[in-house]
Amino acid sequence: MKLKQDFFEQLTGYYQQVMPTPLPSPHWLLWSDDAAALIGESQPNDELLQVFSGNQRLPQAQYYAQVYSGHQFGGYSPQLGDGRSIILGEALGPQGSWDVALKGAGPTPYSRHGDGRAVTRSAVREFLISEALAALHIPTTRALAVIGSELPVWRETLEKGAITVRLARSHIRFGHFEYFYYGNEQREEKVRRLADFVIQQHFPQFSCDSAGYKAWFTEVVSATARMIAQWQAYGFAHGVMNTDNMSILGDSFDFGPFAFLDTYQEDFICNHSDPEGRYAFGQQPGIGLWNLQCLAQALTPIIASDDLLAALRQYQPALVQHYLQLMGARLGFPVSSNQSETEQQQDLQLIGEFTQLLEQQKLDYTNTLRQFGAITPDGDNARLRDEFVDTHAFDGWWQHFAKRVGKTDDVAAWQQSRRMANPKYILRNYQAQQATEQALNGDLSGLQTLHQLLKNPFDEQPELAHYAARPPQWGEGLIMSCSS
Ligand SMILES: Nc1ncnc2c1ncn2[C@@H]1O[C@H](COP(=O)(O)OP(=O)(O)OP(=O)(O)O)[C@@H](O)[C@H]1O
Ligand SMILES: [Mg+2]
Repeated sequence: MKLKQDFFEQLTGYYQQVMPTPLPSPHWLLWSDDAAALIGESQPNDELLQVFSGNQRLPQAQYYAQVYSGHQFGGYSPQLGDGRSIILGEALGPQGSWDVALKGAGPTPYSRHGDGRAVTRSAVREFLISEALAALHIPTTRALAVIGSELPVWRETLEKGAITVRLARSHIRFGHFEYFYYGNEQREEKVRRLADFVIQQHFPQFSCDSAGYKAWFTEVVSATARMIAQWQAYGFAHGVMNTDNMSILGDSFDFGPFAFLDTYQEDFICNHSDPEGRYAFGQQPGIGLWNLQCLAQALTPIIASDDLLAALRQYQPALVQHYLQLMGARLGFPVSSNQSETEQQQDLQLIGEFTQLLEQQKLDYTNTLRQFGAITPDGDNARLRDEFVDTHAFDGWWQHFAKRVGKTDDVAAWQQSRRMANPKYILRNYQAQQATEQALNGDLSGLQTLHQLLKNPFDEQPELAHYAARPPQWGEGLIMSCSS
């Protein structure tokens, strides 16, 4: 693994050096060939196991934990930082570099009262969802591997410690900017240095001056809008959209109590610690904007307020346009990028009526949409219609839908496009839970199958079809606590 250390070398004062606390008796639980290829690695080997479990130091690498703060559940937390994630540097891959971080590698100067560890259950979930989102083409950090151990870690019960090896194009969060903005000391210079670093590393098309800063922030707004449009289109609830979990590049980041919707439900809450539903599924678009407003505030030392506001105003149109394109692809009608506002409203209504039907009739979001690959838009719709209990309501919607799609000349191609846009498989919480329990009892086959399944979510994989079934009652809408 070839590393560079740009963050470490250029941003002294934005991190503290720290070494991992070795994980005893480490072993591989999961490994991603696809993620490995991103940094020019191929196979897991013993040397990497020793390095990633903190038992051996990577020569010439300076290890560090970054400092940041953030708004958590609406309130400002002035001092956060990597409390359980240690970064080794930026690994050079064939198409760019990736931060390599060990999540769960022991205490750091930012651990506060935490133990710096992650439990197997949560490390595995982070791995699987990273692979699943990537396969759905949703921008995300990646997971290279999960390393298991016998280390006892106390949460609500006694669990076993593990490390997720995370690859991120950047670990810089909205909260990094907030930390230096609210920190008062040399506020402008500190925020500017960080912005310059982000621009030079990730947005080389922009200059480090006021025009460049404005263009850069506008791009952060649209990248965030696009990411959230993807979450909404695929039914992904993140669960902890604090500003310290928002990546400056618009990659999905920090996977705790997340869940994909089983039954379609706007007010679905996946986080046990969020009884009021601040981060409920249907709130995500609004929270994305709220978080960008926090970031904008932190950028006031270097970007004029009018420019920040102008960029923020692009959030909603960008999100709506991207959402419509994704949903158009899922349902089967083309959405051009220069639709009039009326056309957009009509499409939003058509989609909204459909999701409302799903919600009223308690239908599985993923499975119902998958049926679009088996119907004829101007003919036989039985496979889809049969999912609905109130077929009368469905028939009313279908008329509008069929009109919107119009005549389809090549039905087979239309169906194939639907199957490429509507996954058969998503990560269902109860399946991750079952496979993890099995792995903790020494049998990794369940995890490996789930991994295989999620890497190819659009393929039929008939031998694994039972994974696409609606969850059993105990597993429906299973929600997680924050203790990870
Ligand atoms: N077990 C722990 N020990 C020490 N610090 C922790 C622990 N769990 C969470 N934290 C810290 O609490 C804050 C909020 O945690 P959060 O769950 O958002 O992040 P995380 O999952 O630990 O990490 P990341 O955001 O890097 O994916 C962060 O500063 C995080 O480092
Ligand atoms: Mg976090």
